[in-house]
Amino acid sequence: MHDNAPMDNDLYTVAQLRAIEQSAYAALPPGTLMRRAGEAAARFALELLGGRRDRPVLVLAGPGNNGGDALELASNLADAGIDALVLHLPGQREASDETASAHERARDGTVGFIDMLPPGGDWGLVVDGLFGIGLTRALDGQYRDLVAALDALRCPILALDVPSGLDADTGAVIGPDGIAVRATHTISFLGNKPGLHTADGRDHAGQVRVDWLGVDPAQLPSPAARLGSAELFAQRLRPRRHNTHKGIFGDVVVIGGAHGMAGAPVLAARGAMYLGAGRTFAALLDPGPGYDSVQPEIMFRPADGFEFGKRTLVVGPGMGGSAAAMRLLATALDSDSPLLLDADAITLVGASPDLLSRLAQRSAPAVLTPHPLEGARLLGTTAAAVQADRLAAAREMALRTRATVILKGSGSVIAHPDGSMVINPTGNAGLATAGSGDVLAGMCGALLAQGWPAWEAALGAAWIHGAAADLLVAHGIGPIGMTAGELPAAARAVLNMLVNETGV
Ligand SMILES: NC(=O)C1=CN([C@@H]2O[C@H](COP(=O)(O)OP(=O)(O)OC[C@H]3O[C@@H](n4cnc5c(N)ncnc54)[C@H](OP(=O)(O)O)[C@@H]3O)[C@@H](O)[C@H]2O)[C@@H](O)CC1
Ligand SMILES: Nc1ncnc2c1ncn2[C@@H]1O[C@H](COP(=O)(O)OP(=O)(O)O)[C@@H](O)[C@H]1O
Ligand SMILES: [K+]
Repeated sequence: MHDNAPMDNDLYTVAQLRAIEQSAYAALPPGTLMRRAGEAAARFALELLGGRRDRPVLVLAGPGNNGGDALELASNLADAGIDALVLHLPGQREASDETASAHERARDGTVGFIDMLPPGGDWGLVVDGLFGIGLTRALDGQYRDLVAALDALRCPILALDVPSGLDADTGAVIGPDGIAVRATHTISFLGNKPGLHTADGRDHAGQVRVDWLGVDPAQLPSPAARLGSAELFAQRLRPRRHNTHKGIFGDVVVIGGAHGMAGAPVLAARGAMYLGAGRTFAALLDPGPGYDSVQPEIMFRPADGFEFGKRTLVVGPGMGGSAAAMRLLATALDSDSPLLLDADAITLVGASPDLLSRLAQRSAPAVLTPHPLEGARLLGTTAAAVQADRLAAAREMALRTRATVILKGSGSVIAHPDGSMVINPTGNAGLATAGSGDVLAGMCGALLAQGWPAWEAALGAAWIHGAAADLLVAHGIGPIGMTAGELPAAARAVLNMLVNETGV
């Protein structure tokens, strides 16, 4: 059993990792780091092999030091009695001294070398040591063919440091039409990396383990981002006292529901109720349902003329872009209420410098929950550009709006206007269904209404929303066919579990 150390949640950019590597390298005898990488990776490989040690292990070794790690691992596996077969693809450049020594060690030992991927190989494990953080361009030629061939295999694939072809900073597959290894497991050296946890990262990295190769934690820089965890908002998880009443837990008003879109505010309102808001209103722009027969506790009102007071406002679900929507949004922005902007409200802010400056000048808490296209509208760019570097995009949105931003999608990025960033690790593709974002907006609204600061409300809502989806999957409800309406009750279960386990 491998326990995650807290510092495993710290995420470093490639530039930072290079600096960590250099100072560790200078302080140690030559080859030490690569040897340690090869040992740690071999230990992990043996764990993954479990009882299948009689099957051969295929080790792919590339031209750089990532290939050196792979060669070290192969020697270690061979020493442990495993049939380790290396497919080595050296480049034009001369290998580093460490990689050359690793090659020599493998050649001198009982490691087998092969020239091509044998068809129909029955591997116990495949190890990807083609490229690590030194990859600078899209995989092509023999590398691309090899990575494409791996997709047909049905055995575990262990990536060394980073799945080859994946950008360790952004989680994007490198190159237009690029290709990257789809590993089941990744062992990340000298620290964890943002790209393993967002965009394409989760699909390509699989389960991530961090090995620090014995570096001194005191020498580490402050991380560029962190991986989310319940500890980051544990302080707000308070058991409820007996002597309370609904007025203490805040009111949430969901403002949205243009003609034909009443479902979105209803889902948001349910999300708010199930995360503990004292009272929940759906303030609809156009005439809609008088009540929700599933959740009759939600109070429906016409948005026009509704007194928002200091209630927490969740603006945007199904709101449309009408003049009335803009008016309501402007009123909400100018209020002292805690505010969550979602969907059409974000699009409207993106289209209006006036609304953007009203948002940036607020002093009450504000959270934005854009999906990549809404985020692109806010930044005046394309969804593809946002997805190409989700951390940079989220940081820029938070800077421009002076609000906390949750850039949604696989590995949601939560950005604070002060530059802090967290990647949310929970959730699954079951959430890729209409309305799940509305539920998230309502959930975050409920936490704001209960007095959580914007940053913790965003961290908590994203984490609980994803954990709710994970809980549903654990019970066979999805990922295929999961519906947004199933999330609120699961989120409630997660929140109560957290309060019981970690609440102070
Ligand atoms: N140094 C240390 O102490 C430690 C390092 N460690 C390990 O080293 C890894 C980083 O090693 P690295 O810097 O050698 O880079 P790596 O990822 O192996 O690839 C670079 C090579 O690929 C080539 N190349 C690039 N793109 C290409 C493409 N598309 N198609 C083809 N070729 C391409 C590029 O050559 P180029 O053609 O660009 O001149 C170069 O030859 C790191 O991830 C970790 O695993 C650990 O052992 C800890 C200690
Ligand atoms: N593949 C995925 N993995 C994890 N979370 C996802 C995935 N796809 C979507 N989500 C989450 O589901 C929600 C979808 O929100 P959004 O795109 O606004 O949908 P909608 O507008 O239909 O409600 C977000 O919280 C997002 O982070
Ligand atoms: K690799």
